[in-house]
Order: sequence, then structure tokens, then C-alpha cells
Amino acid sequence: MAAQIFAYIKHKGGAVDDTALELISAARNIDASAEPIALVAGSGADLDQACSQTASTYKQVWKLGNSAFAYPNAEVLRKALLAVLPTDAIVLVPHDAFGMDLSPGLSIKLDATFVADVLALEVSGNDLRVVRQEYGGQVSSHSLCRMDKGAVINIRPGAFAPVEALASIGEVVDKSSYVAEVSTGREFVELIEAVAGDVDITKEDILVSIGRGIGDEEGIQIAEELAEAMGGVVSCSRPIVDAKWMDKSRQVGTSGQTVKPKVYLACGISGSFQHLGGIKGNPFVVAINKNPKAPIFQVADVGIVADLQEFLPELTERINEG
Ligand SMILES: Cc1cc2nc3c(=O)[nH]c(=O)nc-3n(C[C@H](O)[C@H](O)[C@H](O)COP(=O)(O)OP(=O)(O)OC[C@H]3O[C@@H](n4cnc5c(N)ncnc54)[C@H](O)[C@@H]3O)c2cc1C
Repeated sequence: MAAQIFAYIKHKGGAVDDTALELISAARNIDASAEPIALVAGSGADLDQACSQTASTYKQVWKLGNSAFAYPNAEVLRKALLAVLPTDAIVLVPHDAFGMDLSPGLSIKLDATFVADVLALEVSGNDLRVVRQEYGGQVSSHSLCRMDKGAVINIRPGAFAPVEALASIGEVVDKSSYVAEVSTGREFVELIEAVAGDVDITKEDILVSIGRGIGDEEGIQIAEELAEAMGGVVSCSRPIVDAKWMDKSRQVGTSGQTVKPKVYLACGISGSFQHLGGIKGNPFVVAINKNPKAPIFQVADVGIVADLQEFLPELTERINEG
């Protein structure tokens, strides 16, 4: 494959997101010998830190420095990428709210194929076969995309295994002069962090996470008892917060908290990408769900097909017995 593959690197406060390592794996599903070029946009010391961290896994890092990139702004970044990308580039972007803001418009400007939320990739000739999920993950769809004019592909976080660090440090190429002139109609004003709740789920090693399958508010009690027996705390999916059964600070996911536990019990959670997008650090995932086809089982290390109302109290009892 001749076209160069690029990977858009997410970072915050100088710390690079786990998806940086996953995008290398995804690139190698397109071309086994691919050495994707990392695109790191930002400003100041955070950008320098993100570039040097990225260079521990990417052989080449393109640094795009501009004060307008102090906070991710898809409109301005799109203009910057157009200034540096070759016409037939294949650009991999993490599939999240920012990726969905950035990528469709970028593909139109590049006159390239766009495909969102990709779980698996395979090349046949000039075509790319992508696997996506429909109907809340109950159906996998396979589509063919032309790649001869390049492609912008949003990769679902967690769908590809992260690669190991490089033996040597990669090269950082400063492309900031190409993006000095970008202007924007939107301006970053201020980042307001969510107020921390009574429990900080982002710092816990063991999370017993409940979803709509818990049934009703009273059901939370059996999860609390299990969490206590395991030495963890209860977190939840978004419907639990929408129902006002738990505080927003307990919600895991793209519009909630990003957690990095060692053990994650997904209890009555179907496994939407918005939920899974908040689980980082490759924890040991135990999924308990009464539907054997629930998508959560595809990412679980252990899957238990059971009714929560019976299984959780039984598990708590066994743990308490020692
Ligand atoms: C912009 C946007 C942002 C979002 N952000 C988030 C986010 O941050 N976090 C998040 O979680 N979601 C988020 N969502 C919502 C997300 O798309 C899903 O709707 C949500 O994650 C589903 O939650 P769930 O798995 O608890 O519920 P469901 O999808 O309804 O799944 C419930 C599961 O419980 C199982 N079940 C039912 N009864 C039982 C039982 N008795 N025993 C065992 N299993 C049982 C079912 O088989 C099912 O698999 C977002 C959506 C949008 C559009």
C-alpha cells in the first residue's frame, strides 16, 4: 500500500490518550508494515510533552503548534490538517465526540472516504472492508470503502489492542510554520472541570458498574453490597444518571468520567461505545448480563449470562463467606 497513514493523537495536559497506541494497531490492519505518522496539535509545554510521549511509540511525529490549539477545536484543526496532509492520506482518528466533529468535514475537504466508529479493518485491493455495529451492537455490518483518494477513518476506542513502546525514540518534525495562519470563528474561552462527587470513581481500583439492567432504584442496594464486599465502589451507565438514581459524578463514559480501574464489573450494561469509551487502562472486565448476545461480552474477559437480581446477592454472599 503506497498511501501514508496518519494518526490523530489526543492528549490532555500533556498526557497522551491510550488511543494513540491503538491507532498504530489499526494502521497495521490496513498495512502490516505501516509506520503511521502521528499528528499532534496543541500549544506550549503541553504540546512538547505530548510530542515526546508520542515519540516513544511513533517513529515520526508531526508537531502542529499554534495557540488556537490550546483546546481541541475541530474547525481550526481541520484547516491545519488540510495544510499539511497529502491528498491521498489515510487518517485515523479516535471515534469520540471530537472525532465526529473533526472527521466528516475533513474527509469532504480532502475529497476522501469517511467511515465512522470502526471496530475492525481489512484491505482487499484498493478497497477497505470495515466492520461496524448497528442496532446497539446486536448486528455487525461489513462495508467496502474505496481508498484510492484517501480516507478518514474513525476508530472506536478499545477496539484494537495497544502496541508496545518503540525500542528507540522517534523523530519529532515541527510543522508549526505550516499552520501559523489558521484562523477560526470559534474561540476557546475556559475549561470548567465537572464538580467531583462524594466518591471519585476515577481513582478506584474496583468498580461495580450498574446499567439499566439493574431494574429500579432499589436494585442499587445489591450493587452497593457487592462493591463493599469487594472493596470497591459503585459506578454506572448514563441511563442510571438520567433516571436520577445516581449522581453524574458516578457515570462512566464519553459524557461522564474516564476510569482506569483494575477490575470492572459491568452489571446489566449493554456495552455502548459511549459507555466503553470511558473505560481505560485495559482493566479485567467481568460482564453480567441476561442477554447472551449483549455487545459487552465482546470486550469482557469473563462473561456471565445471569439475572442480576439473583447473581449479585449470591456473589456477595460467597465473597463475604471468604
Ligand atoms: C452523545 C451521547 C453521549 C453518551 N454518553 C454516555 C456515557 O457517557 N455513558 C453511558 O453509559 N452512556 C452514554 N450514552 C448512552 C449510550 O448510548 C447508551 O444508551 C447507554 O450506555 C446504555 O446504557 P445501559 O447499557 O445501562 O442500558 P441498555 O443499553 O438498555 O442495556 C441494559 C442491559 O441490561 C441487560 N439486562 C436487563 N435486565 C437484566 C437483568 N435482570 N439481569 C442482567 N442483565 C439485564 C440487558 O440485556 C441490556 O444488555 C450516550 C449517548 C449519547 C447519544
